[in-house]
Amino acid sequence: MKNNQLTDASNHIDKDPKELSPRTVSLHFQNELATERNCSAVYRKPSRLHCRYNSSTTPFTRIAPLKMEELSTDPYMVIFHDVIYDSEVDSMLNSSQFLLSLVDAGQKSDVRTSKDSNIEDIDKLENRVADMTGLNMDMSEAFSLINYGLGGHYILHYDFFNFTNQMRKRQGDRLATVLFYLGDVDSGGSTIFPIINVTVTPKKGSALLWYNLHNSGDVNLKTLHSACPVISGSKYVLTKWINELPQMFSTPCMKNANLHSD
Ligand SMILES: O=C(O)CCC(=O)C(=O)O
Ligand SMILES: [Fe+2]
Repeated sequence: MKNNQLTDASNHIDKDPKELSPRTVSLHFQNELATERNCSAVYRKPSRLHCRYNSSTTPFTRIAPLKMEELSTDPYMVIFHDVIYDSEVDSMLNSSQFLLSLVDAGQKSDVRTSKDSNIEDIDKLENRVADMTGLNMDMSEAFSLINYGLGGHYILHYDFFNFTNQMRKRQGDRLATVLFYLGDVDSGGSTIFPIINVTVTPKKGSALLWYNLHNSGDVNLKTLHSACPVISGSKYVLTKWINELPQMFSTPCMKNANLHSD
C-alpha cells in the first residue's frame, strides 16, 4: 500500500498514519464495504435449502421437535425458530446476574454459571444447545451476553481462535457458534456473512448455529461475519461457543473424500 493511500485512509478513519498498518486499513475498508453492501439489503440466496422439524439430534427432540431453517451448507448454517420462550428470555434479561454482568464488563461479558438464581436457566439453555446441535457441551465456553445500543456494532471477525491461543491448545478450536437473539431490533443490527451473502435479522426467540471449522478441522474462512449497527432500538444476543476436543468420540470419522480442500 502506497504512502498517499495510507494518508487518505488516515483522514477517513481519523487516525494518525503512523498508527495504521496496511492490514488495519484493508480490514477497515473491507468492513465498510461489507457493512454498506450487506447491512442495507437482506440477502436470501435462492436455494434448495429448506425448513424442517428436527426431531433426531437427541431423545428430547423426538418429543419436542425444533423448527429449523437451513441457510447454508458451506459453512453449515441453520436458524432455529422459537427455540427459546419469551418467558425464558424475559426472566433472563430481568435477572440481576445478567444486568450486572453487562455493567461490569462494559456491555460485553461472559455470563458464568455462578451460584445464584439464574443457574437453572443457564443449565436449561445449555441443554437446549445440546439438543439443537447434538454436540457435547463439556469444555464449551460460558455464555457471552452482548448488548448493543444505538449505533452498536461488531466489526468483521472470525470466531475461531488464533493458532497460538492457549485455550485452543486445551480444548480445541471453536467448532461451532450458537447465537441466541433475545429480542427484535427495530431497525439494523443484522448479523451478516458477506462472503456467503447471508444476512440474518434478529428475531426474539430464534438462534443461529454455524460451524466455524471444516470436517478436516481446518478453519472455514467463509465464516467471516459482523453485526451491523443498530439504527433504532437495542439488541441483546447470547453467544455460546462449542469446542472441538470433547466431540472426538461423538462426531463420525469422515472419509478423506468428505474432507474439504479450499
Ligand atoms: O451480535 C451479532 O450479531 C454477532 C455476535 C458475534 O459475532 C459474536 O459474539 O461473536
Ligand atoms: Fe462472532
